[in-house]
Amino acid sequence: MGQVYVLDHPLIQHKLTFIRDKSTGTKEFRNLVQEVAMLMAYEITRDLPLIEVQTETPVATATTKVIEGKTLALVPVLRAGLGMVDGILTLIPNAKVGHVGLYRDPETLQPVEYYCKLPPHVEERDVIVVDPMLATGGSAAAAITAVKERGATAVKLMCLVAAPIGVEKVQEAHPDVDIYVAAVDEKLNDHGYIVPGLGDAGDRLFGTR
Ligand SMILES: O=P(O)(O)OC[C@H]1O[C@H](OP(=O)(O)OP(=O)(O)O)[C@H](O)[C@@H]1O
Ligand SMILES: O=c1cc[nH]c(=O)[nH]1
Ligand SMILES: [Mg+2]
Repeated sequence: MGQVYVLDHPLIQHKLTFIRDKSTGTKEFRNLVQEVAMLMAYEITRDLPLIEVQTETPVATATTKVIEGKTLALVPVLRAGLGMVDGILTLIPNAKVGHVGLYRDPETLQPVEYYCKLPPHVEERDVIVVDPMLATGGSAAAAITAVKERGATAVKLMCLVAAPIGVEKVQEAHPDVDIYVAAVDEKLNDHGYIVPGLGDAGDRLFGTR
């Protein structure tokens, strides 16, 4: 069973408060989502394997460490996942970026896939699927299925806010995938929105409705 990690660093929790606040406007919302994504990426990449290399400093030869070979692939779920990409790339500028396009049908709440483009050799990469919201879990589960169908074997899921039912859905569908979130909220409402949540992440990021 995949683990669920709630990233409770004070900076993440502090910024999440202002992301949730309905009076936060588009520009500030965008900035905060990118900042939290960067902080979450810092936590998530804690276990990246290191190898030793020899480095010539101005003074001597030092045995130092660099991240081992494999590069990361970030896979934002369109649209809202795009709001987290630049923040993560601030820390990991060499990561490749794939895209999975999904929207949740407002009536059935079922995910509808409309796009998928991944970097080459996805089977050799650590893949991080990113989406601010894990509500019913249908979109995240479908996005993970999409990357696995194209060869990915090492997948993590990173979301800002999750509902318990969404966490369960992903754990059932993809028991090999660890889930990283800033908060697990109480429940979903009748329209499938996370309560208390932060509203519609895509609409708040892009100023649509
Ligand atoms: O867990 P689920 O119940 O599937 O819901 C979560 C999905 O809903 C939102 O996307 P949305 O469908 O609003 O598309 P958008 O990003 O284009 O706004 C969100 O960004 C997730 O992808
Ligand atoms: O609360 C929710 C649920 C799904 N999608 C969102 O953007 N917000
Ligand atoms: Mg949306």
